[in-house]
Amino acid sequence: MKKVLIAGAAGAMGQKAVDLVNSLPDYQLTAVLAPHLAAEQAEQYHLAAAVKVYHRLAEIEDGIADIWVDFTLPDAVYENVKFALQHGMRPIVGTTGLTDDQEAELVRLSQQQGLGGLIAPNFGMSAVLLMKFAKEAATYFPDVEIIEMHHADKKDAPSGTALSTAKLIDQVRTAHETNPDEQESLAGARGGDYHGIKIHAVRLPGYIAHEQVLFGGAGEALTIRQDSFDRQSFMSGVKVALEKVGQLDHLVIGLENIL
Ligand SMILES: NC(=O)C1=CN([C@@H]2O[C@H](COP(=O)(O)OP(=O)(O)OC[C@H]3O[C@@H](n4cnc5c(N)ncnc54)[C@H](OP(=O)(O)O)[C@@H]3O)[C@@H](O)[C@H]2O)C=CC1
Ligand SMILES: O=C(O)C1=N[C@H](C(=O)O)C[C@H](O)C1
Repeated sequence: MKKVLIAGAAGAMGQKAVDLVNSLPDYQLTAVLAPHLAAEQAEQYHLAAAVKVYHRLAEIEDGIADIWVDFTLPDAVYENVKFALQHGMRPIVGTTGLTDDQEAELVRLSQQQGLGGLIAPNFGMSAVLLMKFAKEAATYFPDVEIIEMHHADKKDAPSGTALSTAKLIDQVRTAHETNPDEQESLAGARGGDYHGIKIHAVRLPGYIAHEQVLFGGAGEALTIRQDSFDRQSFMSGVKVALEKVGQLDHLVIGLENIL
């Protein structure tokens, strides 16, 4: 039986992860890290009486879990994952917002500790495939822009998935020309810029998580789109990660690399 701690257990994704772990016979939810979850709310958040509820990293006891699942916030995730690795837990990280330097540091630490884990900006199969297809298309269509659309509560922009898509495209696309006469009469109108790839972030109620990658060529265009209509769609990827982390000896980046 593998013991699991979920950080961010009271959040939208954390609750899905709690339900997933509760449904798996070979995994036991032993603890959660949830800063504002009161003991009397445990049942409401689907936590069995034996589940330890921690409010701060410093309270977490050694040996409480083998696996650390993280769906928290961009400003919490680095310290959380570092703590997990330093205390012998294998991290499965869905939280976005880690910088390249932080990611590299965590990979180094995981190698030192000999602990496997996964950082995945997106656990949904449609998004993993979108990124793969976008990278392939970018070798033929260097002119590309990304539009990501999310629920209004999303704290970070652009999304981790959009940034990962841009990084993958940037690895393969050839030099391309931008319009030197372009001007913005409204600041930000052309979106964020990752190495010349424009990223536009939409936040609206009713949306969950969606991305379009738009390629333009002479007299033609290609649009690749994925939609996550329900957060449950991310859980098949989390389940794969739970099953695979024990076989890894360092932190892997991207769900596609363990499928
Ligand atoms: N990789 C993937 O497939 C996906 C990734 N995500 C990412 O997951 C993250 C969470 O998303 P979502 O669930 O929608 O966000 P929510 O805001 O619903 O949940 C975040 C939770 O984290 C808790 N939290 C805040 N600080 C800490 C901390 N220091 N330690 C532990 N818990 C903390 C919050 O608790 P409180 O409110 O009490 O402060 C809250 O319950 C985001 O980064 C999002 O981008 C989302 C969907 C899919
Ligand atoms: O905050 C979200 O909801 C999501 N976050 C991840 C991201 O930033 O890419 C994954 C998915 O888009 C949902």
